[in-house]
Amino acid sequence: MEGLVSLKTTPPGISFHASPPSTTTTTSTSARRFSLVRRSLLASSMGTRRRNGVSETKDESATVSPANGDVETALKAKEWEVGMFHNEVAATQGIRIRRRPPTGPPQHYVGPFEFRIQSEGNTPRNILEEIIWHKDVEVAQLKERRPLFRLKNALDSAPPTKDFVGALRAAYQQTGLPGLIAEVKKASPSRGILREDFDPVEIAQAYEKGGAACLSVLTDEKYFKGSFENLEAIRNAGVKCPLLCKEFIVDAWQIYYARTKGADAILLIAAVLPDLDIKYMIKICKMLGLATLVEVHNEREMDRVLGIEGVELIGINNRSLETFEVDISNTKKLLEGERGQKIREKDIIVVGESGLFTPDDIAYVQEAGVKAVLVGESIVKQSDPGKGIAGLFGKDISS
Ligand SMILES: O=C(O)c1ccccc1NCC(=O)[C@H](O)[C@H](O)COP(=O)(O)O
Repeated sequence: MEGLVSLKTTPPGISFHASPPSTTTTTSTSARRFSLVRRSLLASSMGTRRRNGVSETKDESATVSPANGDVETALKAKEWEVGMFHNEVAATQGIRIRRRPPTGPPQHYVGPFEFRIQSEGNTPRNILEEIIWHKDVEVAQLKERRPLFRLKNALDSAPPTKDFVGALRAAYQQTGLPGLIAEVKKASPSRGILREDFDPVEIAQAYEKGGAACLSVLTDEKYFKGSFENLEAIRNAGVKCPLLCKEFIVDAWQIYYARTKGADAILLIAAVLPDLDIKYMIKICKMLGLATLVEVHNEREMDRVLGIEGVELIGINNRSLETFEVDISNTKKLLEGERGQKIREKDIIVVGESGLFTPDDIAYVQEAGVKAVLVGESIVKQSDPGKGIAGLFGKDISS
């Protein structure tokens, strides 16, 4: 339902932005077009071009040149096209999260007036969608300031990546318990502030001492009060655990950026990213030596992800991002029957995520088939987060 929410005078100098023209293209045509545009855009971002049907890889610095206005304009036009078709393609895969508001942001400027008109097309349906819309704008601004070719030096001098998947496998083999990915998280939309005296490096070191196999570091500032500085500080403090950059990835640029800040793994959320994005992002990660944790919430997402080649780690999130309700039986449900069988055949490690507080919770998800767990709240809130790990597992897992 539409309604005029507010009307106020805009400061001088604000211009009127016309909405992009609506499209009458059919879904299958747009899906095809999306795929072509996407492929060429990702090829550009990876420094690959095709000549006579053969892929060639060239120096990234030569791919996007600031001096070449035509290339930049063409890239922007492609990005705009991709954005236009993204929601349609995603919907065909059951993805309800829209990449950006289909009818544009709620503000409309007419002369000196700013209208705020709320409608289904410009109001996020849930917190995840709100985060994604915000992230889309944030990343566009970051990219504008530091385009890919400018990340090249930082990429070249980044320390070698650590083996995230290997660390989880080793922990499982050594302890007979799920390998722990301990989360460095100050706050979350569902729980608010989790810890006031938040020192990311101290927490990371305590986790490592307490037996964590890997760490997950929230980098989103607005909703989780995290940062890339935290990730970098933990990496530079000599923490040996491999690091997951816990970010809402919507653009390949973020993967390169995460790598420059010391990430060893990134998160890809199937509720947000269509299959083709996941597929190409996994390829980019492999090229950069990063692991990918592909997160699912339901059977449909699990089936999509099981159809994607190269997936090594699947996270089952027990938290509904629409209602925030946590139900650890979600992990069991998604690992039953043929799905569990397929996972075992492919030797994929499943990570149980969210809502794990007690040794019984750990035993329950392990029984369901997980070989790793991602835990934040229950350990970060303890005065000694390292000792919190012993409480979570019911025993000291640090040796
Ligand atoms: O936790 C939230 O409120 C949330 C909201 C929107 C998107 C993601 C969200 N959480 C991220 C996570 O999945 C958790 O940080 C992670 O699984 C650890 O969960 P927990 O052990 O329950 O802190």
